[in-house]
Amino acid sequence: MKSEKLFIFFGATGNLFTEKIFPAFYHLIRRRKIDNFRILAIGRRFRDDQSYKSSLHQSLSNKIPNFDSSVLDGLFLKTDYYQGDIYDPQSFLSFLNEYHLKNYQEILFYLSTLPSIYTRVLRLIEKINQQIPSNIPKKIIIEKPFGFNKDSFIHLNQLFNKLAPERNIYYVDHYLGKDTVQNIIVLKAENWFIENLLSARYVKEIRIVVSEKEGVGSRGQFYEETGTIRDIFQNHILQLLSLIAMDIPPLCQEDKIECSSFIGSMQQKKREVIQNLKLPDTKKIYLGQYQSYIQDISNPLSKTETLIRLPLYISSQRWSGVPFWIITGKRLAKKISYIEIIFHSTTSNENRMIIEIQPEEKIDLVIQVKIPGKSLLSSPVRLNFNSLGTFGINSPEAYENILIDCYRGDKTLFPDSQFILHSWEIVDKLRNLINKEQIKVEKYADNYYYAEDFLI
Ligand SMILES: NC(=O)C1=CN([C@@H]2O[C@H](COP(=O)(O)OP(=O)(O)OC[C@H]3O[C@@H](n4cnc5c(N)ncnc54)[C@H](OP(=O)(O)O)[C@@H]3O)[C@@H](O)[C@H]2O)C=CC1
Ligand SMILES: O=C1O[C@H](COP(=O)(O)O)[C@@H](O)[C@H](O)[C@H]1O
Repeated sequence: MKSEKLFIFFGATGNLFTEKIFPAFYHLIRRRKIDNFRILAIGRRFRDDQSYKSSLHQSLSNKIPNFDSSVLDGLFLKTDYYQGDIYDPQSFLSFLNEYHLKNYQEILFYLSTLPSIYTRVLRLIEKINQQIPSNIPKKIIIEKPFGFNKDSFIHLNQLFNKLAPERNIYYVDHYLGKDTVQNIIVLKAENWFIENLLSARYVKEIRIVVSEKEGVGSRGQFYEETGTIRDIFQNHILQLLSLIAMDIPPLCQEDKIECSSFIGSMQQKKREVIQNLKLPDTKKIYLGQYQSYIQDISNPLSKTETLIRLPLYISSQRWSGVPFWIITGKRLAKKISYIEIIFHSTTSNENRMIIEIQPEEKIDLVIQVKIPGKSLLSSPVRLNFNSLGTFGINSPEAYENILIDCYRGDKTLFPDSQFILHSWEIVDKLRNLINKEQIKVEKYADNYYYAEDFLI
C-alpha cells in the first residue's frame, strides 16, 4: 500500500478550486507543509490533462507573486485530471476502477461543486466506495451551502452517514479558516474584559459586513441556485455572528487537535446563539441585485438577490435588544469584510471596535482622547493592531488551514451538523418571509458605495 493520501476533487475546473484550493496546495508545498498526497481533479470543461494543467499554470503564474514554476511542476506531478459529467456516472466508475484506489492510505472525497449535483456525486461516491476495502479510511469534505434548505440538508446528511462516520465528514466554511476569524476566539477568551464588554449593557449595535467588489463572473449557474442568502448569509455571516456573540469557553492549552473538550464546548455555545436568533420586521429587510447581474448571467428575468441587508436579534439576556446589522453583497465599491462593535456612550462620541478580517487583518479600537491645550475637548483616535505589522508575516490563506486540517484530521475549524441545521431553519424562515411578504429585489448600481457609513 502507498503511504499517500488521495484527494478526489469534484468541481476541479470551478472557481473555488482554481482560485483558492489549488493555489493553497502550491503554497503548502512551497512551505513544505504537506507532502504525502495525490490529487485526482475531476471537471467537465477541459478535455485532457495537458490543457487542464496549462490553464492552471497560466492562472497561477499570473496571480502568485514571485511565482516559482518548479513548485508548480512538483504539484503537477502529484495531480491527475479526469474529465467527466456527473450525469454519466458509468464513465467515472470504469476510470476509477483502474485508478487503484485500494492502494492509498486514505481517500478524501472533496465536493467543490454545485449544490444541485451534490446528491448525484454522493451516489457515485457510494458506488466507488464499494470498490475500496473497508479498512481504508475515507473522509467526505463538502463545501457550503450544504443543500438548499433544512430538508435537503437532512437528506444530504443521511447520505453522508451511509458513507462515513460523522467524525470523518467535514463541512467547510472557509471563513473559519481565516486567521482573523480565529482571532475572534482568542480575543474573547484571552481578554476577559473584552468578552465582558460584549453584551447589551455596553453594546449599542454590531455590524457584520462582507462586501465584495467582484460580480458573479463565470459562476452564473451557481449563483442562480443560491443567491446571496444561501451563498454567504447561511454560512459565513452566521458563523461570524455566532463567534462574536457566543459565551466563549476557555481555550485548551494543548495542541488544538487533541482538544476535543474545547471543540465540543465551542459547538455547544455557538448553537446556543443560533437557536435564539430572531429575524426582524420585514420592513427592515432589503434585498438588492447589481445592475449588470442580468447581463452576467444572460437572463433579464432573474430575481436572484446579490445583496442583503437586515438586522438580526438574539433573544438572550446577554444580547437583548441589540441589533446585529448584516450587510453582504457583490459588485460593491470595495472588497472588505469586518465586524464593527459600537458601544453605548454618554456623549455623542461613539466608542467602537473594528475587527477587520480582510483585506487587512487588524483590530482597531476607537476611543476619545483629550486634545492638547487648556480645554477638555476630545477627539476620536484609533488604537490599532495590524497583524502583518506586529508579526511581520502574512497569515496562511484560509484554504491552507482547511486542507491541512482535513489531511491531519483536525475538526476544530469545521461547523457541526447541528449548527448547520439551525442555520437552515433561520434561512428557511427568512425565505418564507420574503416570499410571503413579496419583498422585492431592488436594483443597485454596480460599484455602489452601499450605506456609506457601513464601509470603513
Ligand atoms: N468560488 C469561491 O470563492 C468559493 C466557493 N465555495 C463553494 O465551492 C463550491 C463550488 O463553487 P465554485 O467553484 O465557485 O463554482 P463554479 O460554478 O465555478 O464551479 C462548479 C464546478 O462544478 C462542475 N460541474 C458542474 N456541473 C457538473 C456536472 N454535471 N458534472 C461534473 N461537474 C460539474 C463545474 O465543471 P465545469 O465548469 O468544467 O463545467 C465546475 O468545476 C460551491 O459550493 C461554493 O459555495 C466556497 C468558498 C469560496
Ligand atoms: O464562499 C464564498 O466566498 C467567496 C468570498 O470569499 P473571500 O474569502 O474572498 O471573502 C465569495 O466570493 C463566493 O461567492 C462564495 O461562494
